[in-house]
Amino acid sequence: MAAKKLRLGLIQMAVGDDKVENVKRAVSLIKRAVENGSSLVVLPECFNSPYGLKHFPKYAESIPQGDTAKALSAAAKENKVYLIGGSIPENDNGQLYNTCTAWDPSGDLICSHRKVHLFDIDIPGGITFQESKVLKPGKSLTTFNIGEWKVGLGICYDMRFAEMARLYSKSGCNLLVYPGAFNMTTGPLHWELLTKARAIDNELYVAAVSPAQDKTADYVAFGHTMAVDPWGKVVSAAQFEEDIVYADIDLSVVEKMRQQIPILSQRRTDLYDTISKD
Ligand SMILES: O=C(O)CCC(=O)C(=O)O
Repeated sequence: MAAKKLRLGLIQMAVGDDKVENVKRAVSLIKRAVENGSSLVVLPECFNSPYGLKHFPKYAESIPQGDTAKALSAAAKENKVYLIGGSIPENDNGQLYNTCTAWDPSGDLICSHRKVHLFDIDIPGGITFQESKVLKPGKSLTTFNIGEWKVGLGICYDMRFAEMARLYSKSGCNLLVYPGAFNMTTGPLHWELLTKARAIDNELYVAAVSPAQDKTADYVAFGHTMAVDPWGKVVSAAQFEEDIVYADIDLSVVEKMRQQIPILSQRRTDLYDTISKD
């Protein structure tokens, strides 16, 4: 594919209790995504473990020494593909994080992003979740380049924070990727809307990648993996079941929209600004 174009392969994977099986499944789906032409493959949030506080300590691994990271490195290398490894619970000397890794086609780790905004919410009769009981938050924003593409990484709840996405667009990002596992309370209302909002706010592509829905799990992920273009149009999307969403994205769509509706250069920084303290 030309440098201005990428085919995303967004893997809406069915995640179960068996870590080894989860990783094996991820590796075989990565291969399938590449066979179908993907140049950047993305896994969902928490793909080697069920999503839940009680699971994180048990499934956590170190990065890049752990078995899951090694499998991702090998999969990127064997398939010669850029790979965003969704997220896994990371154990760094006893501190746990929710961490996304990015790998290049030689299997080298490009960067890792620790979820910056922990998912602490309380909706009585809906969902209560307190990631901060078990996890520590990351302390930095994370970007990497694929040719002319600059990718900004966030994990799930990070998607709710418009300032973070704005900082990414200010730093030159044209694609934001959020592995995420919204739930059956907030997912139907907010998942698609937030994906579109971040895209339109910043005039870039956004990919949001969920595990498949499993009604028998303690935490039921919403699914609906999708890629949205800078206009807020859904390029392609999944429903609830395991699937791979393919999205052909084109840098000229970003460039053209930014010329036609130049909000990024029309910001009144004399009145307001979004600044990084990274
Ligand atoms: O923001 C939400 O509604 C869901 C967030 C979430 O599930 C997460 O951060 O893992």
